Amino acid sequence: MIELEGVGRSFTVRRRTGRLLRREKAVVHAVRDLSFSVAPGEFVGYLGPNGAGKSTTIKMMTGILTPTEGRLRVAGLDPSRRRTVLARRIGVVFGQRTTLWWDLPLRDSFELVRHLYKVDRNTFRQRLDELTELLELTSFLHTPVRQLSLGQRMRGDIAAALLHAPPVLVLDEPTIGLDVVSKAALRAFLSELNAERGTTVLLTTHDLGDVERLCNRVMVIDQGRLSFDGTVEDLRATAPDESSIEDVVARLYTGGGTAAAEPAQQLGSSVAQ
Ligand SMILES: Nc1ncnc2c1ncn2[C@@H]1O[C@H](COP(=O)(O)OP(=O)(O)OP(=O)(O)O)[C@@H](O)[C@H]1O
Repeated sequence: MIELEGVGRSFTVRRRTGRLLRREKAVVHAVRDLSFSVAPGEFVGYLGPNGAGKSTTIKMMTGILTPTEGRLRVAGLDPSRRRTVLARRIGVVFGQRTTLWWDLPLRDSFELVRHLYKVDRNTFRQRLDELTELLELTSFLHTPVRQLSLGQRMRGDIAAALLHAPPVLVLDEPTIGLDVVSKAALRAFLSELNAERGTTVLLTTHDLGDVERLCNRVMVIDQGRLSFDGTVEDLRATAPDESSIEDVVARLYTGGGTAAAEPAQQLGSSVAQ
């Protein structure tokens, strides 16, 4: 369902030199030589410290960014070349940002999503009824998005991402800022979606409770490279003397997830501007 072969993404940045007002070009390798595949129906946690390359990977998977190296396929498509077609096969939720229309009632945002994805009216009504019930949207369906609480808005965003019934769902920190009750409800929904519908889910999170409760596979990225790929049990086995999963994961993180910038002239020509 998701396949990466030697995928890399670098950015050219300008950084200060020691000399006043002088800046030189440098290259940040946000993601390096990343290879993995995710099979249909897997629920994968994609972890890493701040700046490790998680969002960059997701942006490449959804076609927002083009890889500077390697080959990537999602639902059989090259995301950067077939972004519009891919949009019909993938649902994406960024926890820190909404894709809903800020001034419109939630229900109207869903109607726009229906038009964008060309979902026929009957199928839409049926899916919306189902999502409204499962995500408990009824009480705020007619409220403008800007007036929703974070938890309500997140449920709205997830419903919007699923209205076209995509086989793949990519979630970037979906539980960020949610209270324990909202978090539990969202986890229950995602778990059911994966188990009942077989939706493939890739989730980035800093909340290891999400991983323990939801994921049958965990990948850890650090400084742009994959440093772990296995089950939650395999993950625990990397540090059997640690009692909490937070401590196990902290051991895996090298303490500086962000790739250091290198001077541009030392590098090859395959660098994005
Ligand atoms: N557009 C950009 N231009 C320059 N550097 C970038 C750009 N986007 C990301 N980076 C750099 O790439 C690296 C990886 O960033 P990314 O956002 O993918 O990390 P992340 O794992 O999602 O971090 P976080 O957990 O903090 O959200 C960082 O060093 C970041 O500064």
